Amino acid sequence: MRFLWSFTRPYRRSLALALLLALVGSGMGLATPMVTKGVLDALGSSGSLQGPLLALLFLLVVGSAVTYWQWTLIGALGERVVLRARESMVHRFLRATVPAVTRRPPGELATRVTSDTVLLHEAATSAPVGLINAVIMLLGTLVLMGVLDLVLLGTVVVAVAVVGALFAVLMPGIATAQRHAQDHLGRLGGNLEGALRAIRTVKAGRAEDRTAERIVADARTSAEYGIRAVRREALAWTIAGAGIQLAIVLVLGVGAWRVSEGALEVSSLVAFLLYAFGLMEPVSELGQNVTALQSGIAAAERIRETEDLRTEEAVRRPARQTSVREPAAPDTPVLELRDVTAAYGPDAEPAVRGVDLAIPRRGHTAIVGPSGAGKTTLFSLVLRFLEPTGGELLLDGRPYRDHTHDEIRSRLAYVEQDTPIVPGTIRDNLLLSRPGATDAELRRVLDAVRLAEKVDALDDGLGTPLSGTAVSGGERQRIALARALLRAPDVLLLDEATAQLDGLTEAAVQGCIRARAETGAVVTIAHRLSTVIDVDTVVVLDEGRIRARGSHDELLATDVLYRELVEALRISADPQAV
Ligand SMILES: Nc1ncnc2c1ncn2[C@@H]1O[C@H](COP(=O)(O)OP(=O)(O)OP(=O)(O)O)[C@@H](O)[C@H]1O
Repeated sequence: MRFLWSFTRPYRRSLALALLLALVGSGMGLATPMVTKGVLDALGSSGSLQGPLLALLFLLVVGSAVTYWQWTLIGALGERVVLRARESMVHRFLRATVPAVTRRPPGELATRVTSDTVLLHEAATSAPVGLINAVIMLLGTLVLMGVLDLVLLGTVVVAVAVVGALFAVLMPGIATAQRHAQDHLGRLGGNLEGALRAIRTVKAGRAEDRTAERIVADARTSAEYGIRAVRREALAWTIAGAGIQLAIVLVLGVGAWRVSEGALEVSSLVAFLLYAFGLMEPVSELGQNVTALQSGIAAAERIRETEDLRTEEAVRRPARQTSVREPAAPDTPVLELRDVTAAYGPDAEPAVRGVDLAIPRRGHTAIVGPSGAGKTTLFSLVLRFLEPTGGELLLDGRPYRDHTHDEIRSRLAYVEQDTPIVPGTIRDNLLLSRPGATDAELRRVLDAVRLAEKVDALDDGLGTPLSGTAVSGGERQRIALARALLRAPDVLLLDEATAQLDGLTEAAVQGCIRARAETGAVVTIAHRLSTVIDVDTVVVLDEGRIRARGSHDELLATDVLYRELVEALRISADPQAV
């Protein structure tokens, strides 16, 4: 509840105004039966009707204006609360550490931003206002009823108490069912996103219906919980309605008896009955707002879970303040790993162990090794996606802890193996690495990866939106490489994709990487034979340790595993290069 309430922090004054308006509106509603009694009394005593009728008209007009103001205010507040929650979640997700954010399916996180936040709309704004208003209105109604007749009030209080007790029993079950329904919707989002990403695999395996069934299973379970919640709600409302009807019948019976006894005026009985009929309003407002609050609390819990996604700022130690930094000596390695060990969790086996590796300021280093050897983990360490559990990394001869994340990452460029395209146009994708670059600079790097002509031929050129299907795997890879080259990084980290490029394009791309290695450092996780043949140093990684290093020819002569790996590359990745 406190977490839900925290979303309203900047809007508390507006909420207080909305509550005030609600109370004014309710006060006017409460005054109406008393004024009606005044009309009836005036009729009975042949007094002037003008005053009470004008008062009724005033209540109607001003009451409507107040209601309109209150609801537009509260509606806008709801939108702002939802927007604030969405903004903070999107920023948090993108600022989270890589291991934290990749632990959950992206679609599941997206559902929390799109659907769960919707439930905050009412729960954080109109529900608390409505609840306070309903309670005050209920109490006010009961007090005014007491003023009219205490015996009749006693009858009503018994009925309201019984209804309230039944509500209290039914409500917690509704919240639990809603929470389960939302959890399954989140899972549905995650699974659907995964299946759509793998749509080619699904179709090739003729698994459309089976996959759809698995995804829809969560929709079904969510609907079952939804139905369970709705049934309970319906029961609660029926009980509330029946309770109030019963109270009215009792009031009529007891009231008629008291009028016949001369203990009550007819006008008081009419006013009392108007209050009794009006009781349904605060009671239903109470119920609706409790339901909205419960859905909101369930949604807020799911949103709060994402607070566990630790941001990089939260896990990183602040960079050590050092005196003015001298430029690094030319022979200092640009990057160095000293006895580095890292694991993906406190209980996990280390993915890399005791790695010593120096990357010179110029030249091309290739990392090879069997699957699971720790190649990608090395990159994650260098990029600071993962913190080492032992040893240290150095940039320009200074430990990583002396640099901020931004300092380190601004010196590196990284091309992932899957080369994801971020939402937006070709220009947006390229500018990701250097926001201020001109179109001419973008064309230059596109030219280097042999994509300039293709982009120029598109109707919207650099402004063409890139969706997952509009570009081939090889083109994605080249856009990612162009993006990395645009930054002219000190170290280019390349996780080579296999067999995505045709022979001619690959030769051109390799040429451009070679050129890069003449002015800076290039480190490649090599999956192609042509890469390892050409590079200055090949590093062989096995079970998280560096097992050998040297030139291609040296390693071929000395290392058995390397010979096997090269043989595998020869057969699987690049047969034409043999
Ligand atoms: N996010 C992760 N969480 C937990 N363990 C992981 C994670 N990523 C990798 N690992 C584990 O760390 C070890 C090294 O994985 P890594 O991805 O670095 O190997 P790799 O050499 O790049 O393999 P491949 O060539 O198959 O991509 C493996 O045992 C792997 O299961």
